[in-house]
Amino acid sequence: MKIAIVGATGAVGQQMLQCLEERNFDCDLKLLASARSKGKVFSYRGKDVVVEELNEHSFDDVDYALGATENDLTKKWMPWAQKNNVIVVDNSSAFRLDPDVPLVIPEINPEDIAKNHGLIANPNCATIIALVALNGLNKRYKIKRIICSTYQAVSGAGVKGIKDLENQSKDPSIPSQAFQYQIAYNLIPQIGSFDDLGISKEEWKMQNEGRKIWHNDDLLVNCTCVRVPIYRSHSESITIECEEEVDVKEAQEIVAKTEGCVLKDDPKNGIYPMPLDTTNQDLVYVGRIRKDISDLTGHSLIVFCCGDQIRKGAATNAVQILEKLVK
Ligand SMILES: NC(=O)C1=CN([C@@H]2O[C@H](COP(=O)(O)OP(=O)(O)OC[C@H]3O[C@@H](n4cnc5c(N)ncnc54)[C@H](OP(=O)(O)O)[C@@H]3O)[C@@H](O)[C@H]2O)C=CC1
Ligand SMILES: N[C@@H](CC(=O)OP(=O)(O)O)C(=O)O
Repeated sequence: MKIAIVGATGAVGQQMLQCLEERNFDCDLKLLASARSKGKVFSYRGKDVVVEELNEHSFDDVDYALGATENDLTKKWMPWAQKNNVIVVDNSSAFRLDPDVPLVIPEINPEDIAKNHGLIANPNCATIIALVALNGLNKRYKIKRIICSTYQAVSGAGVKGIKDLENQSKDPSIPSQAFQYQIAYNLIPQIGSFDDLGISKEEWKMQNEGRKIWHNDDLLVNCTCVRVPIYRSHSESITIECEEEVDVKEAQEIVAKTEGCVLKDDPKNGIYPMPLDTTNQDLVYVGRIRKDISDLTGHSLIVFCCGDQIRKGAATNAVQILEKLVK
């Protein structure tokens, strides 16, 4: 079996390589990137793999592809893969809302994988982390509405975002490559471009993608997405309004049993989720669970969660889908 990683030198592509290696995934790998990276060498299961420049013939001998490139480029190479009947799991947002493309978080809607026509999309990273954290609560209380503020790591903007924070932490006058403003010692309440409602592209994703993943077209989500000067792991403060009345103790028990989650909820003893603790592992930490005292009906709950967005928010989620496909 031959698997291509498209965008293999980027933040997500490199993490995919590591995830496959950690799982000792039995395959030959093809690593594809731009001409800039041609000839770079990475190791996979003890063998050297040389990066090739992506072109029309890259997929001729490939069975599955993991996509980790920006939208425009993904739209360019996808027909090359499809021409060769390659089954693709793609991380970009280019095809996520296409009705013919399943959008999958394996802990939540694995059954949708079987509906694929050669392409499965990986959801947005902040959406994956929130929905994994909330999935058990949604089953029990039926979430109607989500109000979310995110604290998103610089690596969400890829290798350039990591470089900006590295550079500016030493010398704040070095201009940003990935962001609108200096990110070191700052935060930026903009991820993606804004529309006429004042909502950024990133802020639409949790509602649009959440509806598709949970098969609930009535879900309402209001997000404020903020870039913060940490390297890795997105954090999210989330209020949920539910159809059923909520109970904090029961909610904690539900989260503790939810697949993909770890309950970290003993604030008086300093136990709560933090992005450093979720870095470089695959579980979403959830804590600070409490009633929303501003909703007198008792139907609203607040949680705080953190997850490594390059792993569970991107690479690991894609590799989990691939594993299910291959089975
Ligand atoms: N970073 C994250 O946390 C998340 C990212 N995503 C999505 O994953 C995708 C990849 O993101 P990320 O890894 O962060 O991005 P990076 O900028 O870190 O990596 C981009 C990759 O694309 C390659 N590339 C760029 N131009 C070309 C070209 N002309 N031909 C071939 N390859 C090219 C780069 O190769 P080279 O090194 O040669 O330039 C590199 O391998 C994006 O769609 C992003 O939205 C989704 C969820 C989370
Ligand atoms: N936009 C996210 C990461 C990402 O690439 O998301 P998407 O694949 O939905 O564009 C961030 O910057 O943190």
